[in-house]
Amino acid sequence: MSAIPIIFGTESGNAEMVADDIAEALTDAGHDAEVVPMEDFEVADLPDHEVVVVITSTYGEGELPETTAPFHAALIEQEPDLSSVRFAAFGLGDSTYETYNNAISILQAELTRLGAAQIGETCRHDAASGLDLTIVATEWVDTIAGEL
Ligand SMILES: Cc1cc2nc3c(=O)[nH]c(=O)nc-3n(C[C@H](O)[C@H](O)[C@H](O)COP(=O)(O)O)c2cc1C
Repeated sequence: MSAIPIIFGTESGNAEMVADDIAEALTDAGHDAEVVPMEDFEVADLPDHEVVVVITSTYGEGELPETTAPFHAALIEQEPDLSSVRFAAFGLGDSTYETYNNAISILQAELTRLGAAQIGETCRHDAASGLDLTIVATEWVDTIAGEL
């Protein structure tokens, strides 16, 4: 089976760090995983993957980071049939913003609209919580690893 793509969009690098943590946790759980920047991932290739992990932070006022926006725009433009795809979702945000973790909700809604089925619950890391990103991610992987 091909490696599970862990696709991240980031503005200041946290999502990339957590993508590496998730890849490590998935590898420890016996899965083959590959970290891919969202801007390098071809939306047309999505249906070739049985499972993907999508990660994005939120920036501006509830907006998609610059590296996430083209992926989202391509989903809308290309409308791929994702009925054979399952995805897990991880968001990074800060609850002091009214638009807390808005970007992952936008991506999650679009993937679902195109027919993809979600695995587990969306994990939302809150920078204001002070919780360690690696620990939050590793605990979340434990909740989904059995369903991959
Ligand atoms: C200028 C700026 C705007 C932000 N806007 C939001 C926001 O609207 N909603 C939210 O939940 N978090 C917001 N955040 C918090 C980031 O999403 C959070 O710090 C996250 O960990 C950044 O991840 P990244 O380094 O992968 O981009 C903002 C942070 C900055 C610096």
